[in-house]
Amino acid sequence: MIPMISVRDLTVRYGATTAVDGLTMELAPGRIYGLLGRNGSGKTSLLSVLAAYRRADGGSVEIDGVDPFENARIMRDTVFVRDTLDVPEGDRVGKVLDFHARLRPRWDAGLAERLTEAFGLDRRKRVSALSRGQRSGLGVVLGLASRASLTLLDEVYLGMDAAARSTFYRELLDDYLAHPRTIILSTHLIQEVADLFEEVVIIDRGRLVVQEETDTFRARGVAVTGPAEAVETFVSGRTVLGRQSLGGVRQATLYGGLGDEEERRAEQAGLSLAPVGIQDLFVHLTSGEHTPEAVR
Ligand SMILES: Nc1ncnc2c1ncn2[C@@H]1O[C@H](COP(=O)(O)OP(=O)(O)OP(=O)(O)O)[C@@H](O)[C@H]1O
Repeated sequence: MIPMISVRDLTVRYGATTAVDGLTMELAPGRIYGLLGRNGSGKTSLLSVLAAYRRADGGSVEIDGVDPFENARIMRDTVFVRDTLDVPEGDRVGKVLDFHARLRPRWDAGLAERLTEAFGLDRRKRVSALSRGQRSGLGVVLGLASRASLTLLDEVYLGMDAAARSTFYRELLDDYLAHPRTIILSTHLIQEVADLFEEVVIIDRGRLVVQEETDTFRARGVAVTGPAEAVETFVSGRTVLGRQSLGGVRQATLYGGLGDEEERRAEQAGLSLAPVGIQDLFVHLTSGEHTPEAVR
């Protein structure tokens, strides 16, 4: 069964550092989530608790209604791939794959073999001898071929070239469509991967900033350009994420979307409207000018 995930007031601390700070969210089963956040925003810490790699310091995480920590059933059906790879460095690729084949009840040997070949992995090579991109490739093989109901992929593309990344995205989507499960993909390559996400989850300084359908989120960003004064009159009272000026021309990035009537009003005021890409929206929302609550 694909699990429902409930995170309530989750806190993760490392000594004096609070990595996840009272985060609450619900993730419906069977979707691809894009987990976005700046460096150090708490993505890996959050995923580590979901994967039962560590315990919450406060609040709770429930997967299928139960705490995943030390729960063998949940852990067997959860795969967490991160850049450290977490496999014995001295083992050969073939041994790592065979071990996971025995460990994972839904392991797809055919998919594993195809991906191993696509990423140029030699089964006889030791993990320690793999290049950075090949290590990532091995992580992707383990992540996808495990076919776990909860698949957590934390920046798994490090060092992969463009062709390998494109293979990864294609295989992930194909396999997800054929075998639905919950996939959480953390990435900094937002532009490149955004089309894969059904929902976007943005965290900043350990707190939830946005959780929304990707299309709804995409529609929230509008760039308003025109004479500075007209732009300011139009945006007054709205959430402005950023402003740029060149001579007398100003561009303001609005958050919240515009209705038909407002679009007409902008046109009448001589202003031009343009969509804002997900990556730009993300940068604005996490650039430090806004507290997480300011845009919710
Ligand atoms: N083992 C640790 N010991 C001490 N502090 C840690 C440890 N792991 C993470 N942190 C701190 O917790 C915060 C969140 O880190 P985390 O790795 O969860 O962020 P992230 O969003 O995954 O970052 P990145 O995008 O750079 O991978 C950071 O301030 C980091 O320095």
